[in-house]
Amino acid sequence: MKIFDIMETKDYENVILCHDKTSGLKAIIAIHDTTLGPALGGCRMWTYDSEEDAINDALRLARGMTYKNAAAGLNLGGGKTVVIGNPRKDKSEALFRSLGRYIESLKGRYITAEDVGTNLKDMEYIRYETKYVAGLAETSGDPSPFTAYGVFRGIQAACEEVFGTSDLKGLRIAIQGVGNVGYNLAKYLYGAGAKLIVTDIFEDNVKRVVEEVKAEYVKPDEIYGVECDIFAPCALGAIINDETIPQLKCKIVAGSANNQLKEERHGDILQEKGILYVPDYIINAGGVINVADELNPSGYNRDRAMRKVSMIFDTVKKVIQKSKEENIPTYVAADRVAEERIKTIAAVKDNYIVK
Ligand SMILES: NC(=O)C1=CN([C@@H]2O[C@H](COP(=O)(O)OP(=O)(O)OC[C@H]3O[C@@H](n4cnc5c(N)ncnc54)[C@H](O)[C@@H]3O)[C@@H](O)[C@H]2O)C=CC1
Ligand SMILES: O=C(O)CCC(=O)C(=O)O
Repeated sequence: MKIFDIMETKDYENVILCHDKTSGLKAIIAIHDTTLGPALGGCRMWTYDSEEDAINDALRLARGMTYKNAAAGLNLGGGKTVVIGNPRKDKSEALFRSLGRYIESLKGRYITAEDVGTNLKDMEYIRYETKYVAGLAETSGDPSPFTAYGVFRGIQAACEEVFGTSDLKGLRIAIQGVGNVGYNLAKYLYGAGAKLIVTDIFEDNVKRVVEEVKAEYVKPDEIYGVECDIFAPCALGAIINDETIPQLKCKIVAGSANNQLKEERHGDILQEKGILYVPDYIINAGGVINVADELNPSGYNRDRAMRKVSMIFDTVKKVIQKSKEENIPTYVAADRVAEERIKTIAAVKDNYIVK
């Protein structure tokens, strides 16, 4: 792996390898870009097939956070931590405290939070060693309901574009994955009068949405072909690909899952087919917007956080507008929105007044 080549090509600032013998910690902290502010991004714990896979994941996710935070209007850069290990077996107080000490050593250049494989308790252990951790139980808490609300607002914006109204009444919406985000999204959509078709690999998760929001169930591999207005991927990445695109019968793809496009060209194909793709990191920023509110000098405020999450409606509209004006796919428009903000703020910070 030519790590410095990757860092140079994609403009990474730091990659830190963290190791502690006592706790068995093996972690990578990747800091992509701190132009807008300290790098904020969650801590993922996963069993990787190789150390190279873990480093690649940390790099990819850290860069994704730079774009997500920038487009969301946050004064934060992008970073991510990857802990190598099995989240069901290898966790301990010592492991997360040890990681916390590494984060502390960065003196605020990187702030961590929950991610796949970690939870509020792990964040509390990190908090024993550093204040550079957000998303604690007593403050902003579980980000999923906020992410779901942001996706709901993004869906409304997309509908205004495609159907001429943000009213979701009577629309058929297919949700793939009704876990933390998908379940909360289903409740918002049901409340707005949408008809839901859902799938999940866990029976319990399906049961609660079928009962609570009168959703119709289809088997996991049938969700792509459902006749619907909107397909909302809320489970896995890479689900927009050569096999699934020909099955889609929707007008909009808009959901919380990270990295929905298997390859960028799949975003081009959606565009050619006349399906509006709402870029994942634009619509799923609700969780990080909520977590970031903890960093406000006056402390966390839930109502303010919700108001900011609600603005995802406007960000989605802005991205769609740019895509139309510049005749580019929405995923390219999203990248441009993020890059332009970073460039502009960098120039502002570089003016002669304060150096
Ligand atoms: N939780 C949050 O605040 C945020 C979540 N995301 C992304 O949103 C997605 C969902 O996140 P969570 O709801 O937190 O995760 P989760 O693990 O609670 O829910 C995912 C659900 O998808 C189901 N699933 C997995 N494979 C499936 C398959 N092949 N077919 C159908 N269902 C399947 C799982 O059984 C589970 O119920 C993930 O991609 C995550 O990275 C992105 C930003 C923030
Ligand atoms: O929402 C969080 O807990 C942290 C933000 C993050 O890592 C993400 O949005 O992927």
